[in-house]
Amino acid sequence: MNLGPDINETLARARADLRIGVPVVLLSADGAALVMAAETAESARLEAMRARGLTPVLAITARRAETLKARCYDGDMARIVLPDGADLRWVLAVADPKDDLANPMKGPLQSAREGGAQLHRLSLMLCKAARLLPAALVADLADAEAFAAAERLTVVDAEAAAQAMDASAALQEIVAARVPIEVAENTRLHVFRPEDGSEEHYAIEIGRPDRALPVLTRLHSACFTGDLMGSLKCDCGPQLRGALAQMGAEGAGILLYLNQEGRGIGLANKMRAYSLQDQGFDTVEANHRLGFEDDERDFRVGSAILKELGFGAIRLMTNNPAKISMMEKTGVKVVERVPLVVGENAHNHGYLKVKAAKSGHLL
Ligand SMILES: Nc1nc2c(ncn2[C@@H]2O[C@H](COP(=O)(O)OP(=O)(O)OP(=O)(O)O)[C@@H](O)[C@H]2O)c(=O)[nH]1
Ligand SMILES: [Zn+2]
Repeated sequence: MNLGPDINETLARARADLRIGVPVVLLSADGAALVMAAETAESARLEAMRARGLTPVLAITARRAETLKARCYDGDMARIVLPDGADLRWVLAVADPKDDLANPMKGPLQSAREGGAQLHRLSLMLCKAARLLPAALVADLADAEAFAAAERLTVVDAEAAAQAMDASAALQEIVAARVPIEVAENTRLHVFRPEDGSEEHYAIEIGRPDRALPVLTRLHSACFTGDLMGSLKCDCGPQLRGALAQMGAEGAGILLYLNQEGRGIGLANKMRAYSLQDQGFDTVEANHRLGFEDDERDFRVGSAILKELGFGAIRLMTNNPAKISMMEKTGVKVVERVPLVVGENAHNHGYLKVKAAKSGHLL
């Protein structure tokens, strides 16, 4: 076996590099690119790119381009040409919607149309996977391998990366131990670790559910604000506690605590979305203005954990039909939907209404 990293390990390095502002090199059969996440880029590095004769464009998603009224020649994304002398402030104003209303961009923005966008698209996927704003400075690179070696940069094989990111990462149970909780003394916490170096997920097993029967299940996505702070902006805290209480009362259940904060965009981006909601946008519009889809979660991880624990059929506590179809698609039978309508208040009333109207939630 090689001692060096495989593609999943290389991707984990690339995500870490982008998060700390270090560029990475993407290498494909058709060419190569140097990539820096807009959010963490430093002025000195942008200058260093230019000093090496590189001309970056700013890759953004079609969602962000729509808000900026920039043309999309690449389908789900656009490559924005940097005007002469554009500095990092310009880059951030395109990438981050926080000042859109106060300082509307002086446009029009120019989008590139020549050449391919494969590496730009992969750059955006990497930014999302790193839980950063989906915007990247991307420059064509000649002699990429020599360049990367000289600058000590991580090199990612683009074709292998696209395949690996599309697949669902295998995960392993690392440990399980008894944790008596208020609703059920006979409770165990299982920790699952994906092999691609992404965040761990947890399974709270209440009682000792029979693996041969459908188990009462909740797929709960992490919500720091709702679960821990008792935020009134959403219904996550009451749903978490309500699900555990029902499992305790029935004597058996599985609550998966999936680390997909903010519907998969991460806590920093969720707070950016909250700040846009303070400016009057709803939960879906805020995601779009940031450049994200309504929901960036991957529920395949949920069915992988259930199967690993030995469950093939569930009674799913949810109001979200997408969760049911994702379970069915990935081989976990949903024999019953158990509604979980709790925690409505004056602050989250609008949020819940938008989820019903735009995301098909059943209330
Ligand atoms: N991006 C974004 N995420 C949010 C917002 N409010 C809550 N969330 C996140 O939304 C997710 C809610 O997860 P769930 O309760 O599991 O899912 P759901 O899709 O509402 O479906 P249910 O099973 O019916 O509750 C959590 O990850 C929260 O952090 C918001 O305004 N913007
Ligand atoms: Zn929440």
